[in-house]
Amino acid sequence: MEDNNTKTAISFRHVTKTYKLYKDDKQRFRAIFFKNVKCKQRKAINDVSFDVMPREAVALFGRNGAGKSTLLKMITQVTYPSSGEVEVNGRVSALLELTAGFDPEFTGRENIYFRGNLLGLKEEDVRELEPQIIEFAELGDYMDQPVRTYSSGMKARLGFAINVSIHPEILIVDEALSVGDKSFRKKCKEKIRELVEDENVTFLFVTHSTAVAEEFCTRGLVMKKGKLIFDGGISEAAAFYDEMIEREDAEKAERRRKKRERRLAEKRALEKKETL
Ligand SMILES: Nc1ncnc2c1ncn2[C@@H]1O[C@H](COP(=O)(O)OP(=O)(O)OP(=O)(O)O)[C@@H](O)[C@H]1O
Repeated sequence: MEDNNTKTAISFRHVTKTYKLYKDDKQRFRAIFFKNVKCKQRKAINDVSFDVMPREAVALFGRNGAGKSTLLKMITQVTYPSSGEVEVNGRVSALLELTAGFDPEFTGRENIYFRGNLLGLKEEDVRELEPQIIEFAELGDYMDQPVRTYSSGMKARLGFAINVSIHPEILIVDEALSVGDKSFRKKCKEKIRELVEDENVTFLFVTHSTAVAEEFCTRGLVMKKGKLIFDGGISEAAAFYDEMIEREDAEKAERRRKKRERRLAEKRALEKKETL
């Protein structure tokens, strides 16, 4: 039998995820019935392997489109690899799409039970957690109103309160997510810190801010165009990512400058030709 101390929380083995890009909806529809419909392929994740051990706090860096969300979606089993293996051991709580998965006709309180059930908790466990979820969400009388009457910020608060209160074993947070107003965001940050520091939580944090990642994490992964290009200590990963962004931005600015110069030279040449 496998020793629990050496069992990984998350393990990716040569994982590739390929998306098919069809020319239009017609082609996409045809592909349901016919195998040989032509399409382009995009590797959102390209042969990625890594292990995260229980209680590790890992930051995931990468520019837009690098493959971070696709990687997280495979951990939460929203999507599956085209090849390779993903193994996840433990109850996952993902602070990603907080407003999804509520029944709009149920009240906030009823939705606590609804989501608790979806997350595999027993009714008595949810009953025990209910007061702290209600206290955290700060929804007042709205807790007994149907969720369809909530603003999106209120739904996100309820989602956050439920997901951090269920004693997750693997906590996944996308920093891009901003919940509620400034003071509520501060409270969320403190709650995440409390979970990461005091409980037996494995933490995976997606962020563009290396400074925030260094506050919470001990290890960093850097993704680029679907590939894992760096895996190491958080300070090294943060420095690697910041340098990469700086270099790429400088290269982009240089390309833009050259293009502008070329256009200007062409314009001048044309003007000169016209005056001759
Ligand atoms: N359902 C899909 N169909 C086709 N292509 C997709 C799909 N989902 C993602 N992609 C493509 O896969 C690549 C990786 O996308 P992904 O959303 O994982 O990136 P990301 O790192 O999370 O970006 P961001 O920081 O912008 O959220 C992108 O090129 C994206 O266009």
